[in-house]
Amino acid sequence: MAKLVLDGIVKHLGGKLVVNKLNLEVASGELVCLLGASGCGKTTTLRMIAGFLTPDGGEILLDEKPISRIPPERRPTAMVFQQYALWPHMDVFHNVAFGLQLRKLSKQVIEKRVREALGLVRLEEYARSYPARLSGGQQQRVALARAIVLEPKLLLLDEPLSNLDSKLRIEVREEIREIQQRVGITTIFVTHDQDEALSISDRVAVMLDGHLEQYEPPDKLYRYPRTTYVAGFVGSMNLLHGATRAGRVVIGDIDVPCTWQSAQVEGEVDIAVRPEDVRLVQEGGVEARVKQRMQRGHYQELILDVPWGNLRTFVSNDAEVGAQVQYVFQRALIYQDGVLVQGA
Ligand SMILES: Nc1ncnc2c1ncn2[C@@H]1O[C@H](COP(=O)(O)OP(=O)(O)OP(=O)(O)O)[C@@H](O)[C@H]1O
Repeated sequence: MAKLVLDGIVKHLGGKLVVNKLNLEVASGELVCLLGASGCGKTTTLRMIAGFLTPDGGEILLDEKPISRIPPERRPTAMVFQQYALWPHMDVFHNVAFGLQLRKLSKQVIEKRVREALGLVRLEEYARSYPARLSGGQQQRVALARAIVLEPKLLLLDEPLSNLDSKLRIEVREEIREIQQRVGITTIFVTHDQDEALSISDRVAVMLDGHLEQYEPPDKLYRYPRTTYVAGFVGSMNLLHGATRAGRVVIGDIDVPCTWQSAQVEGEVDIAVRPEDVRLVQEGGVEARVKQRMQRGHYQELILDVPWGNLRTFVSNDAEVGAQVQYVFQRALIYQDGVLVQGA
């Protein structure tokens, strides 16, 4: 168990500022996802934690000790990559044992630890199989066992699921989370997939242009995105531009009834409404036509035709394309200058 602190990390690559005074604290045993769009600096940050890159400024502390100048092989970290990078000529057992053999541990100790690690990822019976015979999900579990067997203080995962198809991605991410919680290892997980981040993290670090835009547990991040950037990036969201007047939301010339507390700010604002908070009502709402309907399992996603474009809503009852409906906002987030000023 180890606590990680990034204290004002700065990194330039190719003359460009890639990580910009990044501060992040990860508690012992936590799983934190670094989430952000391509190019925001997630991988660069992870590589600095692993020691493959050195920060230009700031410090990385593990259990209060600075580690920025320690070479990667001497850091108590283990990394799992997007490409599993297993040795094709070694069976699963020897792939997992490799790092322990380098440490010159006894045969018995290696045997015991490899068996335990394979047990953890449920691959005991594949010990003698070669990587080429395994599925992508199994290969990634071998890569995970190979990292965990070293008993690192910090587990670093760089988009470990991006080579898997969507169903397998979900299965393996749940497995990673379960193993991580069982072992209690502090883990940093890089992803650009917000669904993945929300599903498995204790806290999500949303990065934008090399800095931390928001750092919260998934439920808080989803409920109170601090900026319009996060509102648009995390989860499905209707992002609208309008105004609040006398406690009401006005978009264009439409006055939308809101069933939440009245708006406390006045003037031009950005408004973010989750599709599940756009409620269809029998009367007293704003009229709109159903433009599109998508079946999403146990609920339906509707796109309503509104004067400013589209309004997305999730409903559980049937609504036909072309039907006239009425909607209200049940809950809305209000932003001024890109920052949340009111969230019901
Ligand atoms: N070796 C390099 N030389 C110059 N620029 C680099 C180098 N490596 C990365 N960059 C740039 O740094 C920025 C951040 O890259 P990084 O790989 O950390 O982003 P990322 O958030 O992990 O994105 P992705 O999800 O695409 O991997 C990008 O603009 C990238 O082009």
